[in-house]
Amino acid sequence: MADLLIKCMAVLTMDSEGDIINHGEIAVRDNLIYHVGPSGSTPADFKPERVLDYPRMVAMPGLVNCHTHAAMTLFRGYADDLPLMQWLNDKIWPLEALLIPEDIFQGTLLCCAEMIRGGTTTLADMYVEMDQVARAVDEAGLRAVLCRGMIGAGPDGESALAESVEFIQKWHCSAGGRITTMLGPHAPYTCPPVYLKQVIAAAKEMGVGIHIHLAETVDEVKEISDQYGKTPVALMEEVGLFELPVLAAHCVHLSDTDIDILARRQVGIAHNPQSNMKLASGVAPVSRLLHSGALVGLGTDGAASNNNVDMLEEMRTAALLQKLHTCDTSVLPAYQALHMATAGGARALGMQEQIGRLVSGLKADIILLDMHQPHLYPLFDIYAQIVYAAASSDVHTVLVDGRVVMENRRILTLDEDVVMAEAQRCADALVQRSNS
Ligand SMILES: CSC[C@H]1O[C@@H](n2cnc3c(O)ncnc32)[C@H](O)[C@@H]1O
Ligand SMILES: [Zn+2]
Repeated sequence: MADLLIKCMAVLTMDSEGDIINHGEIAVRDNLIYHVGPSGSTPADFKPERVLDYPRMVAMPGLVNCHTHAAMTLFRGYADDLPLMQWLNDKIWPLEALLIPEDIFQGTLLCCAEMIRGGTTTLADMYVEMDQVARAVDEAGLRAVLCRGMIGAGPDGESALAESVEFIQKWHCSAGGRITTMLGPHAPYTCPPVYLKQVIAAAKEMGVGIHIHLAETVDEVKEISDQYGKTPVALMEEVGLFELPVLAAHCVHLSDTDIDILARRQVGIAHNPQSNMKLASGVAPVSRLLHSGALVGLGTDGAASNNNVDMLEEMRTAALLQKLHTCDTSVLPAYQALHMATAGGARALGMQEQIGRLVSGLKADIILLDMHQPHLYPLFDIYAQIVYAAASSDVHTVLVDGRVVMENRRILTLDEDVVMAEAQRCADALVQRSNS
C-alpha cells in the first residue's frame, strides 16, 4: 500500500486524556501508523505518495463496536416495543429460522455500509452462517472479531459447536489479519454448564476467547438463580468461563460480588445502552464497573433492538444515561465515553496493542470528523463536542488497516445502491416466506 500522510486540525490519540495534537499529522505506512505528531514532525525520509490535507478535520481512532449482530439490520423495524424474551421467542427466533445464507451476507453488507458511514472500523459480531458474515466484512474492508452464536440447550448444540470450530479453523487471522474469531455460547439461559464446559475446552484448545450475553435482564438472573442458586456471573465463574478471555455483552444486573469477579477476571464488558433502554432491560452499572477496574467497551447490539449501529449516538446515550441514572453529572464525562468507544473497546476485545489509539506501531484504523459545521461551533472542548454534539454524518473519511474505505462520505469498497437494493429484496422475500 502507498505511504499516506494525513494532515488535520487536531489528532486525538486517545492514549491518555488531553493527548490532543493541534495541527497534527499522521504518517501511514502499509497497514500501520508510522508516526503521529505536530505538523512537520514526520521524519524527512517518509515520502508519502498521497497527502490527505484536511485543516478543518479532527482525526481519531476508528470506533470499536464491541457487540452486535450485523445481519440483524434486515430486521430493523420488524419487531419493536417488546421485552427481550417476548421479542426473541415470538418475533426474532421464528424469523431467524427462515433465514438463508444470502440474507445474512446481504444484511451484514448493509450493516458494514452503515458502520463505515458512522466511523466504526471494528465490530465484534455473534450470529449464524458466519462464513457469510466473514465474506461481507472482508469485502467491506472492516476489521472484525466474529463468532458463531451457539444455543447449547437445543438439539443443535453439538452441530453448532462443530460448525464454530470449523469456522475458526477457516477464518481466524484471515483477511490480512482483519478477521479474528471467538467461540460464542449465546447466554447462560441457552447454554447449560455441561455445554459451557465443552465450549471452554474447545476454546482452550484453539486459543480463542469467548463472546457471550450475560446478566442482561432481571428474568435471566431469576431463572439462573432459581435453577443453580447463584447469579449468572457467579455461575460463569464456577464453570470456569473466566479462565479464558471473555467478552460479556450487557452485564446489566450485577451484585457487588459480580462486579468484583468481572473486574478481577478482567472480563471485557460490552455496554449496549440503547438496546438495554429499548428492550427495557435496565441500566448497566457502568460507573461502578469502571471504578472497580472492569474493562468496559461500547456496543450497539443488533439493529433490531436499537435500531441503528451508530456508535457516536451510542456514546452520547451512554454518557447521558449514566448521569440520569446516578443523578450525578460528573459520571461518565466526555473523555471517558469516547475512551469506551475507542481504546477501552479495544482493551475489552484484548486488542489494545493493535487498535483503539493513534500511536505509532498500531494498525492504521483512523477516522476524520468534519468539524466545520454549524452544530460543531463554537469549539471549546473537542472531546465534549464529539460526544455531545457530533453525528455520524460528520464522519468524512475512514481508514481501516491503512486502506481508505470511505473518503468525502463516499464508500470505496461497496456499491451502496446495490447493497441497499439487495437488503430490501432479501427482507421482502424473508417476510413473504414467513407469511406463507
Ligand atoms: C445464535 S446467534 C445470536 C442470537 O442472539 C440473538 N440476540 C440478539 N439480541 C439479543 C439480546 O439482546 N439478547 C440475547 N440474544 C440476542 C439473535 O437474535 C441471535 O439469535
Ligand atoms: Zn446481543
